[in-house]
Amino acid sequence: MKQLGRWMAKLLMHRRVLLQPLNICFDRRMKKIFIKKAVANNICNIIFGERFDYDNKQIEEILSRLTAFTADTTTALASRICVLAPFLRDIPPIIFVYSRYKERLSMVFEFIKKKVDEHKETFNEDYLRDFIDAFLKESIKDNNNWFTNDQLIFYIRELFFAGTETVSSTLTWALLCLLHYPEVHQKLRREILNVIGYDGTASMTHKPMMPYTRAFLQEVMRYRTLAPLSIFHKTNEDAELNGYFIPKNTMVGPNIWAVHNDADFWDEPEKFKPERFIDDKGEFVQPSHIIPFSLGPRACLGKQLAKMEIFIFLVSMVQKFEFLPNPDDYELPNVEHGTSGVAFVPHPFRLVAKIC
Ligand code: HEM
Repeated sequence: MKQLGRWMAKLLMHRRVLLQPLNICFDRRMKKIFIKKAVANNICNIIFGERFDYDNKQIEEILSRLTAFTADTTTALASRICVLAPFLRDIPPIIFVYSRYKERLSMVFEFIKKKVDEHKETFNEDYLRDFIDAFLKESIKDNNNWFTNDQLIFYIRELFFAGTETVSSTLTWALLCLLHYPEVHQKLRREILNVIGYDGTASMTHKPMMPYTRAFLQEVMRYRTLAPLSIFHKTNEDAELNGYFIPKNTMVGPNIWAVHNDADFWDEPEKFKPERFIDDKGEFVQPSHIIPFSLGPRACLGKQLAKMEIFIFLVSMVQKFEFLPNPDDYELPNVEHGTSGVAFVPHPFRLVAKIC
């Protein structure tokens, strides 16, 4: 996490950002998506053992394609249809959307394959550098043909995709909420400065001392649920749930959005209220019906990493900056609506990051 702190400091000290409205979200050409690049670097460090400079064109292109994939409603709809009814994959216009999706991702696959080949050439089983090396070591003693090259490439793609868009979009929703609720912004900043001061480096040891920050982040993840319909699964045996019989091999999709907006659990679920997670003593509370990472054995693999990243990035940003609306915009960017693709992500917007 020290490394993460250093990347964050580099990001924050990027002076040019301070002089002009920051394009915090993505645009089609991905000009200045510092947050996404910083988050992607964390996962790249784990998988490839390296990070990429912010002006690296190749990683910029990969992130751009990734964004086009996750934020594109048509692609998301087509891929969900294909999951539910794979035979529709060959029917126009699904076939068109599906082939466009495959074409967009082919360059990402090429990049991953190249990295895997480079690792194979320099592999030393006594010195494991990253996830790829760890996988290669397992593949040597694998008698079941589980640790195959195809499997490795698939894992890397999943980790890279799941680990980048999710965290950066959550942070982007958080910044958007700060623009809409300046009083929340001030309260958050006061707590952060009280606990770590202006020059301290955010770390996970600070988290228990920051009930309001935790409440804020939890409310962001409830209010703007990132994976509203989670990932679809298939039952591998007959099951019964609340009196309903679900036969083996049924496709099931959990509705996380419904849990996060159930009026039986939440007071005014449509409103953004971090205070709902603070009790009478000012302590943070964690109700069981907040499940942004889903539940069960197939719940999000990156939950702990995601929670760490989101906390450290947000605290570091709010510690140093006040986030203000872009003065050239007539109205605040919309926090009610986003793009519902594979994930629910905010529309592109700009803001001003004012150094404090
Ligand atoms: C705010 C951040 C994140 C959210 C809200 C989130 C949410 C989710 C959800 C809802 C699922 C589906 C679980 C299910 O199938 O029941 C999932 C799966 C997964 N997530 Fe995340 N995720 C986040 C960050 C990450 C990160 C940083 C990583 C990578 C390091 C990651 C890796 C994965 C993987 C590999 C799966 C598939 C797990 C499996 O099928 O067994 N996620 N995530």
